[in-house]
Amino acid sequence: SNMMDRGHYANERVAYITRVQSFSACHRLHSQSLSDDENKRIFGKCNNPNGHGHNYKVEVTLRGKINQITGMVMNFADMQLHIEETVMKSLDHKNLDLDVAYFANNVSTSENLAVWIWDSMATRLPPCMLYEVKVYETERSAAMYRGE
Ligand SMILES: Nc1nc2c(c(=O)[nH]1)N=C([C@H](O)[C@H](O)COP(=O)(O)OP(=O)(O)OP(=O)(O)O)CN2
Ligand SMILES: [Zn+2]
Repeated sequence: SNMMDRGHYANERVAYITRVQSFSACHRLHSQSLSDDENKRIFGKCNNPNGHGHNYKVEVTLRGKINQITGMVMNFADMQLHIEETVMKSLDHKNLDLDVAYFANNVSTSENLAVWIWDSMATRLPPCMLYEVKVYETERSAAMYRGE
């Protein structure tokens, strides 16, 4: 019904839902726009040509109206399918720089990973539903992207 409930129409309540997914990948921080010396200076040990790995953690947050019949913004199971198709299929156990075309020309930082995940999730979801992608590279370092 459209009965007001504490200032909200029941069918207009907006909620944010989050799924967390872990994956493992390797990469190397290296910019084609910089000399070898500059790459070493800026990226330090992360510029080692042999690369290194991370156990990444991704948090994807959607924003939407709570469907009055289902009580959900989106079923977590459906959200998981979207994450499987984008994050897991393309990134898990991959060499980010070699296996993902985007990182041939963009440094594979957490920031750019968040952008890549955003772009690939956005094509699968209803317009404006994607709210935030947060990528933890380590337990203490994360990058967050909101489509700006
Ligand atoms: N702004 C960013 N800075 C850095 C990024 C990044 O993606 N965005 N990435 C790296 C390297 O990938 C590096 O591998 C980071 O991991 P690590 O060196 O293991 O980090 P720490 O030793 O500091 O480990 P903590 O557990 O986070 O302390 C570097 N910079
Ligand atoms: Zn790294």
